[in-house]
This record gives sequence, C-alpha cells and structure tokens, in this order.
Amino acid sequence: MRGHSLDLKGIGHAFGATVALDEIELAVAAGELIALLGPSGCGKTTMLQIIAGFLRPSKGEVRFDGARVEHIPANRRRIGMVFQNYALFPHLTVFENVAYGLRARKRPNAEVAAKVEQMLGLAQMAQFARRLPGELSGGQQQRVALARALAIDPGLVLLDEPFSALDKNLRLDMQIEIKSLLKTFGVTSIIVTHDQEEALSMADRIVVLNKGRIEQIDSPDALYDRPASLFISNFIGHTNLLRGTVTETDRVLLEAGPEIDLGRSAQRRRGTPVTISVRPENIAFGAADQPGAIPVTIRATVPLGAVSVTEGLTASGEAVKISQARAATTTKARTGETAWLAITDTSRVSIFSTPADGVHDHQQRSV
Ligand SMILES: Nc1ncnc2c1ncn2[C@@H]1O[C@H](COP(=O)(O)OP(=O)(O)OP(=O)(O)O)[C@@H](O)[C@H]1O
Repeated sequence: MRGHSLDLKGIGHAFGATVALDEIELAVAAGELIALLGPSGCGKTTMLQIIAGFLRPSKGEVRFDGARVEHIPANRRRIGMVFQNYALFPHLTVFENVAYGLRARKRPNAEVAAKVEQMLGLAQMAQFARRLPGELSGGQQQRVALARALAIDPGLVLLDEPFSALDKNLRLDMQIEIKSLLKTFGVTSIIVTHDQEEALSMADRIVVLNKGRIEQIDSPDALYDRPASLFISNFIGHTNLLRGTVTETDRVLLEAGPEIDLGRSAQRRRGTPVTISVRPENIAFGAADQPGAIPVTIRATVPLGAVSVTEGLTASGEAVKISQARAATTTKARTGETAWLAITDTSRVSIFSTPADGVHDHQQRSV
C-alpha cells in the first residue's frame, strides 16, 4: 500500500501563553522521508503529536491524501510510531510485539503469522522471534520497533529521535538500514531529530524549525550550500562566521583584515554591516601577499579521521576553522604561529545582514 501524502495548512499551537507552533505550512509527498530538525523547544514534538493525532492543533488543518483528519483519533489514522526508547512490551516476545497492532485489529491468526514473519525477515530479526525485548541489543530492539510499526501497513511512519539511545558507531548503520527499509516500503515517513547529521543522512527533505516557525524546507544539499538564514548556515554543518562591511557592490571589508572580492553582488548598500559564512572546507592556507588572505594566529590542529581541522584566531577575535584532507602534503601549522587563510571558492560564501543583536546569538548550537 502506498504512503499518504500529508499537508499541514496554517497550523498553530499554543500551550497557554507559550506559542509552540506558528503558521506552519508543509506539503509532504507520498513516499517522502522528511526530517524535522531544530534546537530544543522549537516545536518538533508538538508538530509530531499533531500529525499523529495525540494533540489537536489550536489552528489550521491536517490533511492525509487531501482529506482533513483533525477529528480522527490517533488509533484510527493508519500511523506507525517508532520512539527513542523503543517502547516494546517487555513481557511479550519479539513475535508478539510485532503482531500486536494486527491482533488489536482482529486479523485472523494465519494472516498475523504471515505478516509478522515477513516483517521480521525484512528487519533481519527472524531468528529472534521467540526472544523477549530484554534479551536484545539496542539496535535489535529498534529493528523490532520498526517491524511493529510497519506491520499494520501504515500510511505514515513517525519516528521520534529513534537513534538517540544507540551508541554512535551503531547509529550510522541503523540510519542506513532503516532508511532503506522505509524506502523499500514506499511509506511516507517523518523523523524528528535534533541531530543535524542524522537529518542530513536520512531525509529527502529537511524542515528546519526555529522558535515554532519553519525557517527553511529544502534538500540536505541545498540547506548546506544555500542556507536561507544565518541561523541555518550555522545550524547545518560547521561554518565560519566573519563580520564585515560592504564597500563596493561586490566587495566586503572584513573586520579580520582584508577586503574580499565576492565575485558577485552583495545585494546590499555600501556601508551595510554583513556577516559572511564560509565552510571550513572552502578555506585553505595561503600566502601573506595573496589578495584577500586573512591573517590568523594558529590555536590548534585536530586530526579527525579523513580530515584535519585547524583553528586560527583573527585579529578581530573571530575563530576560523579550516578543514584539509589528511595527506602527506597537508600543511602543518603550529600553535602560536601566524598563518594566512584564503577563501578558495567565493561562489560558496553566503552573505547575511548582521543582525541587530549581533551574530553571537546565532553561533549557539543547541545540540
Ligand atoms: N504540555 C505542554 N505544556 C506547556 N508547554 C509545553 C508543553 N509541551 C511543550 N511545551 C512548550 O512548547 C514549546 C515546544 O515544545 P516541543 O516539545 O514541541 O519542542 P521540541 O522541539 O520537541 O523540543 P525537544 O527537542 O527538547 O524535545 C516549548 O517551549 C515547550 O516548553
């Protein structure tokens, strides 16, 4: 069975005086995998509960396949749920856990057995059918939870921080496995996470929420390469934020020292305070006489597997990270030395107006 399409139109929700969600507009296509991403308290759980039917929105419409569902209770919405703590029934075997939703729907025994076997096979858990949840690892429990969610042929699967109880090494494997299962099924899925790497690796599109509003909806690549706001540029991936002032149509004088040529219009008037965002992989070590080279004092270098990250401090007190592939030719910079950094590709630099409250607020990462 195909997944539902989902539409949220003008959704707003308040808990007393706290506005948890405001003016939410979202259209999810059947079979799409969407991540809801944002810092703590931005409204992710509230949105998930409204979609699931556990919470009735103060305002707006929820539509499955075009039909309004606000009046339909959670247990009649054909939704599969996967939670962070698995929420398996501890006294039931793996088989009975997966069978639970089918039995609740009074399906005949033969159908239940066939469906459970199919689900356990897909989740690679067939050999554990007789075990109790307590006799399984975290990853195995999460596979059972997913098999249980999929057994009822849901139109929509909602996953609430499904990997946060797993250790980091297992997480990537599980993300790939679960994404592949959801895609094989063709079910529409919404995953709530505060972990941007998880959102980037799992989702077709990511909805970034900030203070109850949608800040941007885009593919992982578009969010990374073309962030719509300073908040997004800093929240998705690592970036360097450098303050400056527009001097010519296409030039910015950085507080860190040099004037840089953007190669395109800054689209702001001369004298406008701006903050540019440059990813660490778009900065390289340069020479002192190179136009646009930024002088820094090296703080430290940390090897991170395939790349090595060096941080320098500009004269204006801004920290700049530079990421280099680790190889014999990698430039080694020692702590305390002066080095010059050059932006390698100005087309990948994002420009934002410096907010009145300064960039400091936007540098906080609440993950
Ligand atoms: N039952 C409630 N009563 C009052 N306020 C609530 C309630 N549930 C959530 N809120 C508030 O609504 C806002 C959004 O909360 P929500 O749980 O949706 O955020 P979240 O993005 O899921 O956060 P987290 O990542 O910490 O789980 C927060 O300000 C929160 O304090």
